[in-house]
Amino acid sequence: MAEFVDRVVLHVSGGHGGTGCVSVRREKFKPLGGPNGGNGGNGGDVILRVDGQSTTLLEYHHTPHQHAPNGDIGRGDLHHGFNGESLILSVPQGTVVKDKEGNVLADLIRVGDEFVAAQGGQGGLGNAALASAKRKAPGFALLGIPGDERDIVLELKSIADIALVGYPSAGKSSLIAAISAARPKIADYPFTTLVPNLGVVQAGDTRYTVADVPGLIEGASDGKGLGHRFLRHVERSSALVHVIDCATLEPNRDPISDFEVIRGELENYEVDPTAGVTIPLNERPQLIVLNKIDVPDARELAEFVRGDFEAKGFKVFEISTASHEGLRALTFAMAEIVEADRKARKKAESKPVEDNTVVRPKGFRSKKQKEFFIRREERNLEPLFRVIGEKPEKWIMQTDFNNDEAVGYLADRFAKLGIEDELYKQGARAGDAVVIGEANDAVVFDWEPTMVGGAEMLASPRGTDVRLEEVIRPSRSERKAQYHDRMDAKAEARAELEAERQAGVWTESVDEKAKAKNSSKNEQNS
Ligand SMILES: Nc1nc2c(ncn2[C@@H]2O[C@H](COP(=O)(O)OP(=O)(O)OP(=O)(O)O)[C@@H](O)[C@H]2O)c(=O)[nH]1
Ligand SMILES: [Mg+2]
Repeated sequence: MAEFVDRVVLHVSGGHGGTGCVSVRREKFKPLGGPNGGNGGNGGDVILRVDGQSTTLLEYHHTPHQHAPNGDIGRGDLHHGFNGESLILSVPQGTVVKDKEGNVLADLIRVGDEFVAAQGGQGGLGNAALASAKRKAPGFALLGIPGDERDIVLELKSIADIALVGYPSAGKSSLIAAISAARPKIADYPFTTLVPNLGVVQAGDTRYTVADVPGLIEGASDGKGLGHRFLRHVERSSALVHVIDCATLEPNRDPISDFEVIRGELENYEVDPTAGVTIPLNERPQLIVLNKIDVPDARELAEFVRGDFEAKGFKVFEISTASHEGLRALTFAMAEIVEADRKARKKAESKPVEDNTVVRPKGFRSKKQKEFFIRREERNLEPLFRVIGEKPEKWIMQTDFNNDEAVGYLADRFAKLGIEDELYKQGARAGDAVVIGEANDAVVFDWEPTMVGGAEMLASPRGTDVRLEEVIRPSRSERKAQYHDRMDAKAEARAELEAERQAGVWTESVDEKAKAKNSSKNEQNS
């Protein structure tokens, strides 16, 4: 049996951003020509796009892992890396995208609708782009960051104005083939149809779509015979047509009991409120089609039960998909229902038909939100401050922690964003642990507020922060004071010497001493 796939779990990941390049221009006679490292390219996105040709999710059942290409690395001489191309995954019309908890992320209805399932990671800036007046030749570049990674669930819910329901082999596919250009597989064994077939029907001025749903059996609403999955395709149609086999030779089957079984299954099926149409299946308009009246016994039986169905308040059509008898009346009756439904809908929502939608995943990516927030927590009875925000979390990923300059740049960015000030406000004190991001293995800093950014990496041994080991340079006023001290000491020494000279401690005068030195020098030179 061929596989029926209308629900798959996809593991999607955007491409990794390319790393920026550190490079310095070298020219003859210009040893340090300035930084010229190019930027890394962005990773590609994974995009779901509705494609008119695609009818099943089978392909993704076999290839559930989808990864978009990575961005290229930056290179010297200002060569920027190429962006990773977007990976476009074609999905059929009516694909509903959900997260693993069952929340609907997107409902892809029109051809061309798109859903960005995973965004590619940003490429890192090269050292040329990082140069500034303050930092003329950066000795670091930013790393590319990983793309989004997540699991999504795709569910196919056919969108047809009318759904054909009925027992296996009742002739649903035959009916679609007879009234539309669709050419589904038809055979005399049950469950021939595994994926709904869609057909477009033109009746007078009305054009509408009809879907045949795989055959239903008793217990379908509980999932028997994959019935639950099949019924999913009925959810979005505005009306149902019961196709009833009047020529079946199976024991215990007759048109009335067949109909009651299907009605019961429709009754038991709970409509998913996310499907767009919330009316219970049995409360939607329904028509009765008694099929195979080209078989004499069947025609007799159909005439016999017609009254019973009419007594229940249904419109009944006796047809043969083989001889095409009764089809015209049926297609016009279906058109009437569709028209009525469309009018009702137009009234309910008088908004115009929108253009294709492109859905982007929501998260904390929205611009309006605050750039970051800080949450005070406790760990081992010590306070811990958790900084949550797209930017700081991204910056951490962009930082090469083996490069002191890169770490310094990160500290500058944090300070500029106001993280330092906010930590003060929240009562952080020197030495408190600061964590960036929600993850448990997130980067931990010891907060040192006297420094810009105050970040000491815990990853490097404690107390080995290079910025702490800098030689302490005296300030201008301190140097001035030191100078004066030195001058004063000199003056004192001079006064002392003068006093000793007068007291006759020194016999040789300073001039004589100098002369003697000069004469001995001349002797040596000659
Ligand atoms: N004699 C006669 N046979 C028909 C008629 N309609 C369908 N059949 C036959 O009934 C069998 C089943 O037809 P399908 O159209 O495949 O039935 P289905 O309801 O789509 O069946 P599943 O896809 O298995 O649920 C085929 O052998 C058809 O040739 C009809 O009007 N007259
Ligand atoms: Mg069929």
